[in-house]
Amino acid sequence: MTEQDWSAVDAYLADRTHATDATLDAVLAANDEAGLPAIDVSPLQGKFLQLIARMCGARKVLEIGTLGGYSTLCMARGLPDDGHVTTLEFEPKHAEVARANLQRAGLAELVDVRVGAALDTLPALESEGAGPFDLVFIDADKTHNPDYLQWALRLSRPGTVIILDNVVRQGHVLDADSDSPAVRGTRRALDLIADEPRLTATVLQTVGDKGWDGFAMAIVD
Ligand SMILES: C[S@@+](CC[C@H](N)C(=O)[O-])C[C@H]1O[C@@H](n2cnc3c(N)ncnc32)[C@H](O)[C@@H]1O
Ligand SMILES: [Mg+2]
Repeated sequence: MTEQDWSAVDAYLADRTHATDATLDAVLAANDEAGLPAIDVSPLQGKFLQLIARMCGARKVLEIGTLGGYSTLCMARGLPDDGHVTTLEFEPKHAEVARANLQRAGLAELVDVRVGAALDTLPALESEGAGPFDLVFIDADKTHNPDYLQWALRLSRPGTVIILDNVVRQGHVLDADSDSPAVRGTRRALDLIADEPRLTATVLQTVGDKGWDGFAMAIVD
């Protein structure tokens, strides 16, 4: 099996599960036009996030790492009418594209896009009393994954679901001597998960459009 096969299977399954539509395609087109990197979740992964939001009955979602709002939109689709997503993005340009995408999708009312380094905006959220969140999706700079995981816990309640993206990194997560900041940050976050008694966790390895990667998923006990 090659990466081409993974992509072909992804396309077939995305079609069978209606994981893509004109609104989502328009987000990807707008991101591309604005020169954003194509590092969003895949359509099937986005649908997975939408389903997780529904399955855990989420009303309040926190996302760290917005890009053009593809995953944001997917999670917002899994919320009830009074649901809300707070999404944190460092790059003003990414945030601007995301806001326009969410507006076009008719979901802008449900989403607050906050610009700044997440390690600055997270304490502000806490002092506003924004938590606890029902679902937290961590998908920003992987170097700070351990910090983001600690913040997710601070802003959680028992039952909160935490998802950490891109933890397999084409298998590089196995490399204990890696000098990649992303691998090191991800491994430290996985160590925290291993040692944190409040978290019950698993990791789903994935192949598909986005290569070989995976999600760590945890529930707060
Ligand atoms: C992988 S992309 C997010 C993809 C998005 N979640 C999706 O699937 O559609 C990571 C994003 O995190 C942002 N980012 C990087 N460092 C950050 C930081 N310190 N605080 C907040 N966002 C950051 C990047 O600018 C980028 O837009
Ligand atoms: Mg990701």
